[in-house]
Amino acid sequence: MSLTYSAERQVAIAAVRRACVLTDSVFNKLVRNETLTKDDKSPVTVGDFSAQAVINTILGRTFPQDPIVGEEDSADLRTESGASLRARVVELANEALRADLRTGEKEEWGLGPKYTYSAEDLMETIDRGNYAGARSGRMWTLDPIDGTKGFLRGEQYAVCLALIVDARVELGVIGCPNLPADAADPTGARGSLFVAVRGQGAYQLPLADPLAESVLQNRLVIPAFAQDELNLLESVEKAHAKLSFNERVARLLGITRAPTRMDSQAKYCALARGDGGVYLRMPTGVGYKEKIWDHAPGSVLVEEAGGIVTDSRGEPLDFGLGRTLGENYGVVAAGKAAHGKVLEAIRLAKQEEDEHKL
Ligand SMILES: Nc1ncnc2c1ncn2[C@@H]1O[C@H](COP(=O)(O)O)[C@@H](O)[C@H]1OP(=O)(O)O
Ligand SMILES: [Mg+2]
Ligand SMILES: [Mg+2]
Ligand SMILES: [Mg+2]
Repeated sequence: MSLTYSAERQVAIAAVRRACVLTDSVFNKLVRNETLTKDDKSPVTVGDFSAQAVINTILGRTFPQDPIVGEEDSADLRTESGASLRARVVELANEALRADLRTGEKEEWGLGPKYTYSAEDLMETIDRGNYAGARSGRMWTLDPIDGTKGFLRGEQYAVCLALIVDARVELGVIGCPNLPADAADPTGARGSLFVAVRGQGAYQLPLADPLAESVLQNRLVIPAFAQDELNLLESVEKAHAKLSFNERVARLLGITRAPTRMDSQAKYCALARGDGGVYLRMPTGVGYKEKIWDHAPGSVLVEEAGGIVTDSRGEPLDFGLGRTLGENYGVVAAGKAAHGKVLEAIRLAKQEEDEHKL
């Protein structure tokens, strides 16, 4: 029997859409209209917890046996000083879960005005995300807000959910509230949702009503770029990736176009729809281990769009080692034609770097 994961797909799309409505409203209510000090991370914290509560509630109702590897846990909400944060999370999560049903959603998923969730319900639900990960069995992995820095700047961020079965990513859904629907029209309508099921292709859907169409359109295929059309997709934040190394790799590849800097897994989405040719993420050397929720949805999306995703040495990403990617070193995602060339350029760039150090 081949598994189509159609129920999982539908639930994951609905859950990510609801979480995106929530994060978008958190941004509008708390970031845009309030005067925040530069380092105030409270809106993103509220958004992280509430979005994880919403998605985990829906997964808990629909797939109660499945463990979840989620980025957040409720510890900060349970402290005395977390009381006002907790109250905000309860309010926002209820608002998102109680909103009227949309096409393709079902009341038994815990959705609609019939339900009310208490603080205790929601904190327990957030903690369904405490699973440690495993090599075998089914599990979901969730990043309720990926690209928190981008979120606070009003730039790119993503709500990211994936289903992993026996360490292989089978389904990925990424909601990008701020990503222009059409890459060729950067000032046009924003809000895109990306979905891929292993063996069934990668698709872009409108975030506003992603389950409205019964037949999937807009299949994504990474084009075979000519050398002079390639450019790198990389982090905005210098602390997240070694951008000086990217520059070296770009030069060795003969890339002349400037890199596209974008926060979050929106980079994988851009790559999948042919907007930029190479996702390159090299470790900064401080021993940070990449998390599975930061790459699982993006990797299946790119693979289903015809691309290849490995670490910087060409090894497959290992989603079976727990909450992190363990020994994987960096991430390279690109179309089939470009991927091998990028690995070779990385090898040469490392050599160059080592020679400079001698
Ligand atoms: N020191 C770090 N090195 C690499 N990635 C990091 C580091 N600190 C946080 N991240 C995570 O990197 C991802 C964003 O990277 P990018 O630069 O590609 O947008 C996020 O998942 C972010 O977490 P978070 O989900 O909390 O924002
Ligand atoms: Mg993240
Ligand atoms: Mg996050
Ligand atoms: Mg975080």
